[in-house]
Amino acid sequence: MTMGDEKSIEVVMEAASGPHFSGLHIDGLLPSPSASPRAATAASAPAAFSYFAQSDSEFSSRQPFVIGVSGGTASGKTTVCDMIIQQLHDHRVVLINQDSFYRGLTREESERVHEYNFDHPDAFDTEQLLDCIQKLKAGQSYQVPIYDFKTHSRCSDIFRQVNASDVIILEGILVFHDPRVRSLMNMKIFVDADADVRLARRIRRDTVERGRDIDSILGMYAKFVKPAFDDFILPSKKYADVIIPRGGENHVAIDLIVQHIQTKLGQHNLCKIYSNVYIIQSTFQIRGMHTLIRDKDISKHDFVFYSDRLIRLVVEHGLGHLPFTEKQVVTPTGSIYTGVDFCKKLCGVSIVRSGESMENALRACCKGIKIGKILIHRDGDNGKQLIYEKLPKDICERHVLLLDPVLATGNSANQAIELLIQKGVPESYIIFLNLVSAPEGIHCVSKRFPSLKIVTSEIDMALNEEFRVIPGMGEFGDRYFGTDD
Ligand SMILES: Nc1ncnc2c1ncn2[C@@H]1O[C@H](COP(=O)(O)OP(=O)(O)O)[C@@H](O)[C@H]1O
Ligand SMILES: Nc1ccn([C@@H]2O[C@H](COP(=O)(O)O)[C@@H](O)[C@H]2O)c(=O)n1
Ligand SMILES: [Mg+2]
Repeated sequence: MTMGDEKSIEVVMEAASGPHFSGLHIDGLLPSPSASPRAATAASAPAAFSYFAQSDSEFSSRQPFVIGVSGGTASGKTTVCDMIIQQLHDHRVVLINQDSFYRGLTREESERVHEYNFDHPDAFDTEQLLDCIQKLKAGQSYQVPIYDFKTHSRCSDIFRQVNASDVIILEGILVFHDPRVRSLMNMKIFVDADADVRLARRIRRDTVERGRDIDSILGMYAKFVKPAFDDFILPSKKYADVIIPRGGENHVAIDLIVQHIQTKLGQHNLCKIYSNVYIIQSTFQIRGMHTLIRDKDISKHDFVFYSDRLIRLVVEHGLGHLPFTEKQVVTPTGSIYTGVDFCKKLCGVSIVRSGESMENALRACCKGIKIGKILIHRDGDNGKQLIYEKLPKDICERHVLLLDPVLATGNSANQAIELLIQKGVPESYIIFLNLVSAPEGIHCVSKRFPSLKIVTSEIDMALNEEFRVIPGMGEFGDRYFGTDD
């Protein structure tokens, strides 16, 4: 078979696989038969925008973000990883290939290499792979072995020095097989391609890059590669959070993944600097709602609807930072359930006017909560500010949820916080809730009030020369209350 023939076969196969898949698996309209419910499907109707289940609920913003990329041989794992890394060009990202951890062969194994199963989990030194990822996660560098597919051996004296990074991508056919390796991952991606497409690609790649002939490739494929795919790789697909059909061709999926990682990285640095800044866990669901409310052409009704949904999430997250006491109750089965009791001494304070958009969500979560108001008004051009306030008399005894959907420069937030502290509220009793925060605002508030907590749903890029948040979402209060016409 000539290269030209292979290409035409491959093109036909790729084309044939097209209609069966329609992009990143997201919304369950086209469920993948072999995927678990966790790995949902992004079909062509983005209006039904539900999201893939996250595996990074345990993700701490202070640790590297670890992404596992698995899939059958020649599915496009390496290609997808290269594209992700290219698009993340200004971030610290490292790629670790499971291939680097292939065990070296003994003399006997080398002599009978055609009988050796490179697709079985035992072919890898998984202990060493674990050690590598654990060290990188702990911020240490690692000497990764270099594997030569032509000689089936590790280079004995050369290593690849990999330094600690913000994102670690671990790629390989069996990276989802061992639960210990899986547990180190914050996100798992499965690259999907039809078996015949993969075989065609493998023939081409292994003849060109790995020094093989077609007979040996086909023999190895039938004896080891295909059975191992069925026994080990396909069953591990259920652990994936995201399934990418068509691999590197699937630009939509790769863009979404890159955006997701960028969000994580943005959060990462500020959370490293200020331990009291909390960003609610980013999911494609949350990004989808942000995409809607940031769109200048969204209808007012939709803007309010999706803002309310996001606000509710921020409020719930903020409430999770309140102190609690242990409480036991008797259940209808007569058993004791040991739980917690909510903090009762609470108060909401909205920074007028846009903060008032967050009051309903707070009332919905905390029955009968008192809500005070602070208005900060610029008095002419001389930099003076007038502050009006209406706060409960006993505010000094309450934990305060300070409400403002957008944190820009942090100047008015600081004035409001200063006022609360003057009224006797301890700084550590204040939780400041935002939908969108600018890094400048976070620096300004967190530096001055290090014990106060900030809970936000996204941190944006920066402020522009007019001190507006970029990309931002415009005048939130005007858009929410319909006074932007
Ligand atoms: N979407 C694609 N279309 C055509 N060829 C591809 C595509 N993705 C990958 N390839 C080629 O197929 C071969 C296998 O891809 P690779 O990314 O190395 O797969 P894996 O790492 O999963 O084994 C490579 O030669 C690559 O250039
Ligand atoms: N000496 C070796 C070691 C492994 N293989 C094959 O590589 C495949 C995994 O790499 P991918 O990039 O294709 O994921 C695996 O299927 C092994 O059969 C090899 O050919 N020689
Ligand atoms: Mg590869």
